Amino acid sequence: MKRLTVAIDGPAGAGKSTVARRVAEELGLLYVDTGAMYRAITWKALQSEIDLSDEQVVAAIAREAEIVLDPPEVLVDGVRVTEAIRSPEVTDHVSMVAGMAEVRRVLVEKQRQMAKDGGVVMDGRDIGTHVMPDADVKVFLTASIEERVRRRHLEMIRRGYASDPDRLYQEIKRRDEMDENRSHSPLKPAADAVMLDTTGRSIDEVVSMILDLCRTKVSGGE
Ligand SMILES: Nc1ncnc2c1ncn2[C@@H]1O[C@H](COP(=O)(O)OP(=O)(O)O)[C@@H](O)[C@H]1O
Ligand SMILES: Nc1ccn([C@@H]2O[C@H](COP(=O)(O)OP(=O)(O)O)[C@@H](O)[C@H]2O)c(=O)n1
Repeated sequence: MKRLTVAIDGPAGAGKSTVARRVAEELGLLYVDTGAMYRAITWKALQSEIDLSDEQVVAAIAREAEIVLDPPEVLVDGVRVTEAIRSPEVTDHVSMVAGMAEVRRVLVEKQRQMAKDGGVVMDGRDIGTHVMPDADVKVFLTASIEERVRRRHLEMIRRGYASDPDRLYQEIKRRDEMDENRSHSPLKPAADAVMLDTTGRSIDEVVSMILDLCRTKVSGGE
């Protein structure tokens, strides 16, 4: 059977990682969370106490870091950072780091390496447009900002963080704007992506819609 490639992009809190992981499990494919990679570099840069606005230094960190994605675990240079990369401090800095051209070049190369034999579901912001422009299935997940804030708020509380919906709203809005307006592979749907608004849809429903798209592709239909 053809080694399927699936690209899932969209703004923060749209449900990308949740559904991408489930789709990969259902189809027996590798799941690659590219956001975790940008977060891992941001975590390492913060740990190193360097000037985070110094692109050359951050790029050197990206080049040297050994990132291992072993869903749901994430390791950087052998250190388990699965929870640490989702901290508010990393979240506040990640879009600045992700806006650096050289950091993107280094991580995109690693991502393409992981996808070179196919059999992968990859989620992020530029997967369908830039990392895997030839992906078999491209989905752009969206949801209203109110819904995305509500989801993140519930998730933060579940994970034991204090959460303020107003602060989350500002954080998500700011991060989306930075992701949409950066000069290198900004967040936007690929011309051939299927747009999927998940507002009011359950996780199961969204997973099943994407699985249908994948099965149609594998069976040779449109
Ligand atoms: N369709 C959905 N309905 C309700 N909650 C969802 C849905 N999809 C995802 N979630 C929840 O919303 C939160 C954010 O989802 P996540 O997959 O992390 O989004 P993203 O990767 O796009 O930032 C998670 O807590 C997840 O369980
Ligand atoms: N392919 C990607 C994936 C993430 N990112 C950046 O990394 C950040 C964190 O990605 P994420 O997917 O973990 O974010 P959440 O939407 O899960 O909060 C995003 O806000 C982007 O700035 C990117 O630029 N390109």
